[in-house]
Amino acid sequence: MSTDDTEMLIALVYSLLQSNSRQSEEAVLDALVQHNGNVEAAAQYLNNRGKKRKRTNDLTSWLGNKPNKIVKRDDEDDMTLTRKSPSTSKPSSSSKKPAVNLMTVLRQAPPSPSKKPVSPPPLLLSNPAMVEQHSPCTMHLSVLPHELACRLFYTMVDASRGWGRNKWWLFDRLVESPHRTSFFARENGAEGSADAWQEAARFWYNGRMTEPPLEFPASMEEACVIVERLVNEELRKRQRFPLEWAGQPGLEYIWRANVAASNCYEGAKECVGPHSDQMTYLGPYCTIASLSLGARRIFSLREVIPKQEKETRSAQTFNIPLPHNSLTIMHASCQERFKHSIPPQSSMDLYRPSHPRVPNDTSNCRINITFRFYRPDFHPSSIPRCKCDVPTILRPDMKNRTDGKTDKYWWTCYAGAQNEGKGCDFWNIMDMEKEGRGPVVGETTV
Ligand SMILES: O=C(O)CCC(=O)C(=O)O
Ligand SMILES: [Fe+2]
Repeated sequence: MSTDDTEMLIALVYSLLQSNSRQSEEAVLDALVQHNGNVEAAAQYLNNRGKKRKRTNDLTSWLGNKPNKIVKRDDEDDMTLTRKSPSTSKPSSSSKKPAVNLMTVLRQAPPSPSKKPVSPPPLLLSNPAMVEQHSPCTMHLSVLPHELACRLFYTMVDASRGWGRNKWWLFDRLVESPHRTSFFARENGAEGSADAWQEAARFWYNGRMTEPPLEFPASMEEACVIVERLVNEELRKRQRFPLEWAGQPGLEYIWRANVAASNCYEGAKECVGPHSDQMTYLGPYCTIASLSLGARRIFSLREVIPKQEKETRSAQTFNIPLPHNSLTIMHASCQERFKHSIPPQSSMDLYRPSHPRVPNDTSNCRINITFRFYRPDFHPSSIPRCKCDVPTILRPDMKNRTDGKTDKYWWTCYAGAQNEGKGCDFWNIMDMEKEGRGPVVGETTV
């Protein structure tokens, strides 16, 4: 999740902006979209915009002076940055710097007054019908019995006191996610060994060494049974994509929530930046069921416009308020087409549980639990390793997608997230047939 293209690209653009160039995150995002995710071009565009300021730094020389050179191969997507082979040099002095909150990297300047809108204004999707109409998500209100929803909320709020903030390297900077997170594996939910789950959990924490994943608490298991039923009902109604998991003969359910990740956002400022979830164990066209408990926050969705369509349409942001005890299902194609985020807010309403632990209890916490189906054919043992001998991650080629049938996915190096930003240039296309994956819904043509 967190070490994603968008956050990384935005932070890189900021790092290339001249000190007197004041740009909002939205302006940086727009510049990236306009320049096909090309960091240098976006930064150059923003630096030159208005032409009022004199350039003091040459971008190429800036890049040339960095310890980790960013190189772009001719055959790769513009969104993609790779780094030179792993360096054998000693850790840089930057490794001694404390981790920086990611949002302080992203929010370095107030909005630019001269910014011209390039996208339609955000649209509020205020009810399930609108969510279904405008996005690849469905929204389900009051999904759990009220008592269970409150019990699970309290269980997770208490547990979250012990959770950490993900930390990872953005090139030469150690950044920290502005919310706390934890990863759970369902008892008997997994085909495979404890080692496999350990590796899957490690991936959730951006490649950091970790304890074995936690088991589902009893209230999470109760909720999971309800969520699983609802997701499978929805799946049966929907048109499916060729690379989706076809299910196994004799099994009632296609989609099984065998893992879950939980996030706690305490207060209005805690957030998660725009990203699409990595598909390493989920496979293409995955379905993710996201339960919201406690304080209401906005869930933001923004489409990534494919290159061939960017002349004819621009992306719109959709904002979905997520009330307590609601389930948002990110259906197949959501991770391929959209980035999602929980943006920071200037203020928020407190949540008052219907079954309070103490009278008149209130909370400023939002708990999110994403129930996920780690596919048997994307088992940790089947994940290719890069030249650094670290399991790769699977990313969709969002900007070159076309029809949902022949779209490409790439296995890419992930070592840099924990190795002071140093990774390798491993960049392999995923081939379902050659890699022996499936069964899938339709023909696998890559
Ligand atoms: O909190 C949410 O609703 C979103 C969380 C999320 O995007 C993630 O964990 O990948
Ligand atoms: Fe996510």
